Amino acid sequence: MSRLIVISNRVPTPAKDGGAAAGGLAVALQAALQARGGIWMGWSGESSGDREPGALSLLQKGNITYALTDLTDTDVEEYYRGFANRVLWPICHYRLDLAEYGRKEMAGYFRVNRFFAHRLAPMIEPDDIIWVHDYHLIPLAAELRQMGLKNRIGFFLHIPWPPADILVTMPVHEEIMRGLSHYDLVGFQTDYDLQNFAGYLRREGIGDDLGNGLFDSHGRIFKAGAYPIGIETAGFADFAESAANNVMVQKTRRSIEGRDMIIGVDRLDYSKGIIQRLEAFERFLTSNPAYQNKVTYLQVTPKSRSEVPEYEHMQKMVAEQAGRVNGAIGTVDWVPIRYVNRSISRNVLAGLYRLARIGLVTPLRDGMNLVAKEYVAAQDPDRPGVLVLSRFAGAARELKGALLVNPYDVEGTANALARGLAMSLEERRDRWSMMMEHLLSHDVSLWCETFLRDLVTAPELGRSAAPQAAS
Ligand SMILES: O=P(O)(O)OC[C@H]1O[C@H](O[C@H]2O[C@H](CO)[C@@H](O)[C@H](O)[C@H]2O)[C@H](O)[C@@H](O)[C@@H]1O
Ligand SMILES: O=c1ccn([C@@H]2O[C@H](COP(=O)(O)OP(=O)(O)O)[C@@H](O)[C@H]2O)c(=O)[nH]1
Repeated sequence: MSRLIVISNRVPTPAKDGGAAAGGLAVALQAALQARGGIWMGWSGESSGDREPGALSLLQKGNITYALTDLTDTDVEEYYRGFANRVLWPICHYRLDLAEYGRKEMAGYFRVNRFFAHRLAPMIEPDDIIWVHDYHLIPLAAELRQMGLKNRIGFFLHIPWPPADILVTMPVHEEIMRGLSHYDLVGFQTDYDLQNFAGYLRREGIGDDLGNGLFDSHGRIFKAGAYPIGIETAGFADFAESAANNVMVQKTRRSIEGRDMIIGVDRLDYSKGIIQRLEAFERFLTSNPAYQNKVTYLQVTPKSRSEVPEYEHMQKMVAEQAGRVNGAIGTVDWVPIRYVNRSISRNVLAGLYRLARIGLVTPLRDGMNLVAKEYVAAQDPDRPGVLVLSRFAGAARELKGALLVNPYDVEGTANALARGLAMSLEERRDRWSMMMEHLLSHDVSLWCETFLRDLVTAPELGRSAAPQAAS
């Protein structure tokens, strides 16, 4: 079997994120790497200041070599904070208003991708299978091809892909699309993302849809498809069952004093719709006063990308909003919103999901949203809670048993909360069983195997007969 080479911006090394703390994606990719042997390469998360980064730091664990590189301050600023998180992230989340275009950042993004390619290429053997992850690294395959690599290279995008009208507002949209055509397989989270991708090729007249997922663009034939990422469903369900006995979870249970708990868990990110969600919760309480002092809403929100101005701003807005609602509606013996602005271990999180009567997941736009899937997997089959889910999360394409909401419609979300809390046990069980069955049969291992199978067995890919587009 060929070796597998995984490249992603962040690398969950066993030293940092091992054991129970590791998320499903890390576990699945580590299992795939372990089975084939291989390398997981990416950024160390560290800066080398203004000096060129030293040699790759290598860590061997069983069959897997973790290869990490530092980046210079300028690289981190331009590639990660600048282009990846202030251009691609907002554009892919339909936020034209937040995109900040700067030539320096765009150049930095392509430069760091070239740098990654130069560090990776010497480690690659001719029959290695290469799997690149996420928006930070779109141009990587083009750089590797430039260096003569002919390996199968796949790309999976964890975030949404926007419609052509949005994408073309990005000055380097053509370069980005050309970058994608250098892969052999391009994977998206949902069929909608795939449609947007195909729509752009059609609209801009730079590619042909050959059918069966094959596309001919920029002189290359490649495959594109929807590969919705899953979680480790069975493992997470077991984990949640035992986590119910965790001391922190028990303490939380006692502290809510028999009230129903609603839970929201999101990185502090404008795409997650936290402000609108807090408004919806407030509207729910004011429209349904009988629920006042009867529910507690726990919002767990670890800080994220704090050096990016839009995120720093969010931090202030969410804290103010939670404080305002608590001040307006809370009483001396009841705080409606518990706002935790730091990360919680997966162990405690699993128990809290199980404790919560409602999982409130209302991003304005999200690639998948694993929290939605984890909430479902964590439920007690006898007394499952209700998932209230944004129709704009990738997970909404699969979790048909959820109460789907439009997060921009504050009143609609408030009504869904009321409906969820009043829902009969029978309906809760029916909805939950439908979702759990799906999650069990579409877990992260299947996602990983399916993507790799398609990457390895895709029909004749590579250079097409069509003339090469000018670059
Ligand atoms: O690395 P950071 O800048 O600190 O950000 C954390 C991760 O955020 C994004 O997650 C996405 O991937 C999830 C798994 O497929 C998906 O469920 C979610 O909807 C996405 O937002 C980002 O894609 C990762 O690269 C970041 O590491
Ligand atoms: O305090 C926290 C908050 C979140 N998570 C995990 O972070 C992931 C978030 O993934 P999701 O797809 O929902 O959103 P992303 O942050 O990747 O955009 C999930 O696995 C959560 O269990 C965690 O371990 N601790």
